[in-house]
Amino acid sequence: MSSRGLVLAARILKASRFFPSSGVFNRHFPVKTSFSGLPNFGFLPAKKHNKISNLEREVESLIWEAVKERQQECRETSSSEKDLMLLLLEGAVNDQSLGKDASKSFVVDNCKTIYFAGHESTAVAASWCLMLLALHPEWQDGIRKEQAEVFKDGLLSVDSLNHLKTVTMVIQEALRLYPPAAFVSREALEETQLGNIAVSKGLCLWTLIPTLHRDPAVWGSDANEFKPERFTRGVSKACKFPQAYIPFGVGPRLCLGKNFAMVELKVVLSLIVSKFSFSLSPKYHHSPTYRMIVEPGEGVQILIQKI
Ligand code: HEM
Repeated sequence: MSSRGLVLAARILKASRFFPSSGVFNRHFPVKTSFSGLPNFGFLPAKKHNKISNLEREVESLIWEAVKERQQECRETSSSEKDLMLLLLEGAVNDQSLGKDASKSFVVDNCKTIYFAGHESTAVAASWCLMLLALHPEWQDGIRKEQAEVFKDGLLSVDSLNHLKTVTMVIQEALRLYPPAAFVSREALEETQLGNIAVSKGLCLWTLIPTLHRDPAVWGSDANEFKPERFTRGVSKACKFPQAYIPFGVGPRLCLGKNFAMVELKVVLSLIVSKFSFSLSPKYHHSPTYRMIVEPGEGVQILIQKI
């Protein structure tokens, strides 16, 4: 990531602690909800409100600068390859219904969404995977054994990614036990009957992912144990109802970055495990904490040794 990218990520994360206003959050909490308390956070003292507005403006102008820079780069290199940002820009320009200001906010808001949704979720998932692997060295060995069979010349390649079953099972199990996203929410657009529950129009329903992922009725009596082997024959055979496994959500609003995040996690973990063995430090204090996502409250301390 460029230094501008890092500054941007840091500012966005800082702003998000105050004011979750990206596209993702607006979609889930478009009006007053029990999450936000009051619309537009109007209850905050003026000083805090100003700080939030300043951070928002700063984040927006940083994103806009990055967009312009990327546009310029593309003009100079006349590359025909389009990245996500260029597709967004094209979408904004081609959408006649958007005015000039609206198309700028369309691009900026979508960039914010991708940063918010994609950065910390994947980083936290990697931390949980490392914590669990540190506790279970036999799974580190399993990953290395598979790498010895799959890697050509001892190197990770795009082709080998699809054959890394063991690391995939470890990630799936870590995302089951510690799903970074704590819930998915849906608003009932009309009166709906769910089993014996009547849901009135406009009601916001939250499905708690960790609860679903640890239900013994769905996963069996070992639901709380780390057992990646339950995914040997895929998600559908790992539990009673595959719909009960939703670390990336479900349905038409399924996580946009699901495949990307899985590839990122596979690459990072494969590289670490291939070069280091590690165990959990006695300093580690297990404290899953909800801060928009469920993260290790006091970090993950591990002792590493070069192989
Ligand atoms: C391990 C990492 C990740 C986890 C656990 C995760 C989880 C989720 C969940 C639970 C949702 C809500 C889905 C629903 O309501 O059904 C979601 C939505 C979303 N995620 Fe992710 N995500 C991850 C990584 C990423 C990455 C890397 C990106 C982008 C590069 C991304 C972009 C998005 C976007 C844009 C949405 C909103 C989709 C929509 O509303 O249509 N996520 N994610």
